[in-house]
This record gives sequence, C-alpha cells and structure tokens, in this order.
Amino acid sequence: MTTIAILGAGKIGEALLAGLIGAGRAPDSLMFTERYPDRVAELTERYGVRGVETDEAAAQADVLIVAVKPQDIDPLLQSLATAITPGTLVVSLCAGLPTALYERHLPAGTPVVRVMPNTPMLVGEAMSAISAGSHAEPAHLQLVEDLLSTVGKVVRVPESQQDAVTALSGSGPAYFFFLVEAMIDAGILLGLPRAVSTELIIQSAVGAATMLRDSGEHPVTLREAVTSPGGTTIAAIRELENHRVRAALLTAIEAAALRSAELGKAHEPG
Ligand SMILES: NC(=O)C1=CN([C@@H]2O[C@H](COP(=O)(O)OP(=O)(O)OC[C@H]3O[C@@H](n4cnc5c(N)ncnc54)[C@H](O)[C@@H]3O)[C@@H](O)[C@H]2O)C=CC1
Ligand SMILES: O=C(O)[C@@H]1CCC=N1
Repeated sequence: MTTIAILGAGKIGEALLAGLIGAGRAPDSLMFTERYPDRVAELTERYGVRGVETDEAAAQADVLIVAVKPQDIDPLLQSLATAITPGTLVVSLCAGLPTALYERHLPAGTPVVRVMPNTPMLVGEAMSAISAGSHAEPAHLQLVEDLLSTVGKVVRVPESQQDAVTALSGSGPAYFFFLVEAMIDAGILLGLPRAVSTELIIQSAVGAATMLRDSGEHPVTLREAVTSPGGTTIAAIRELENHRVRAALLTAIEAAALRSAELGKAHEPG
C-alpha cells in the first residue's frame, strides 16, 4: 500500500488523517510530522499513527502531503530539498502556493499536485479540487484523486482557478458556520433557549444541504418553494436584500481569492 506522510498535522492535516483512517486506511501506511511533542503524542494516541521527523518522512513515504501554513513553507522546503527521495510525489494543500514554488526548490522533475480541500474531510464530506504541476503525470493526478475520493468529492481544475476554488470551497465551510452562528443568535433575540435555537437551525441547515445535493433542483427553485406570497420568508428576504447580503458575499469571496493570490505572490522569486 502507498505510504503517505502528512507534513504538518494541524486542523486540515488532522482532518485528512482522521478522514483516511475513517475510510479504512491502515494506520501503519500513514505517518505525520508536527513541530510540538505534545501534539505528536496527542495525535499518535488518537489515531495510532506514527509521528516522525521531516527527513524520515521524506525518506520513507511515497507521497508527501504538505499541510503547513503558507507562511511556514520556506523552512520546510529547505529541509525537503535535501531529504526527499527523487520521484516522491508532493501534494500541497496550502492556500495560494503554486506548484512552481515547489518545483523551484525541490529536485528537478519532482511531481507536484496542488489540492484545495476543506475541513468536512473530517466526516468524509470534503470538497477537494486538484491540479497537476508541470512534472505530475496522469498517474500522479489519479493517485491523488483516488486518495481524496475516500474522504469526499474531487474535481480537477486548471491551476489558474485554484485561488477562486480556495475562496469558494476551501473557505466555504466557514461562511456556512458564520451564517448558522448568526441565525442561532437571531433565535436568542426572539427569546428561544440557545439549545432549541441551535437544534432548529442545524437541522434546517442539514435538511437544506441534503435537498441541494439530492433534489437536482436549482437553489432558486428551492428558495421559491419556501417563499409564500405575502408570507414570512419574503419579509426576511427583503431585509437581506436591503442589507446587500448578496453583494457582500460577492465582495467577501472576491477578497478571499485575492488573499490566496497574495499568499502565492509573497513566495515569487526576486
Ligand atoms: N483549515 C482549513 O480549512 C484549510 C486549510 N488549508 C491549508 O492547509 C494548511 C494548514 O492549515 P491549517 O491546518 O488550518 O493550519 P494549522 O496551523 O492548524 O496547521 C499547521 C500545522 O503545521 C505545523 N507545522 C508548521 N511547520 C511545520 C514543520 N516544518 N514541520 C511539521 N509541522 C509543521 C504546525 O505546528 C501546525 O500544527 C494551510 O496551508 C492552509 O492554507 C487548505 C484548505 C482548508
Ligand atoms: O483561511 C485559510 O487561509 C485556509 C485556506 C482555505 C481555508 N482555510
């Protein structure tokens, strides 16, 4: 079985670790690196997976999955440049960082695949978008697609679209959580107990998400079905439009894409 090392087991690294184990992958085919001994002990206990040093991971794993913050990539690339076994597939989960950055620092010909996943990977419901670097062969892309398909959905996109993907599905779960949080507060404003408000909104979110996924209907049709003439929903929609929530979402998601591009530019040569 392919041996996988996750380099940086923070929020997304742990989500991947948990997702892969949850999907039935053998813990002894996985390893991870972390900076802090306490975190290594915590993850080893929780998942039964080995914590190793970067050079050990680089020497032993067939696939290295980079999940450190973009701001922490430089020292890691320096370590990998000398430790990596030629031909090892490098998979980057980092927002904004182009495959060209890895190709500049790692031995010539290193295959790199850029991925933008999201945290629902933790429950096998990730949305991941993958793009091949210039030395990644179709077999490399297929391997990454097969791996990530065990923890959610996968689409292939040109790398030029990855900043937009990052803004949409990479950050996307946070927008939904933000919305849910605000809606629960609205229940509090209306005098409901927090537990009741939370249950009402979370189940409404799960129901709406399931309809979006399974009904085959456009979101507009689904919303129209809730919006009775002269009723309650249209009274709320008018306020959402008055407060320009649609425009705010367009601007917010554009800001996320610009930030992703900026993270990449910070690592351009010169
Ligand atoms: N959190 C999210 O929803 C998503 C995050 N990403 C990307 O995943 C990457 C990680 O993000 P998070 O998990 O949120 O950050 P995080 O800060 O939770 O995790 C990063 C981990 O890497 C460790 N680390 C840093 N340098 C290291 C090194 N040289 N060796 C070993 N471990 C090292 C840190 O100790 C930390 O635990 C980022 O590049 C981010 O853009 C991508 C999609 C979604
Ligand atoms: O906020 C971030 O930068 C990361 C990338 C996508 C989701 N979280």
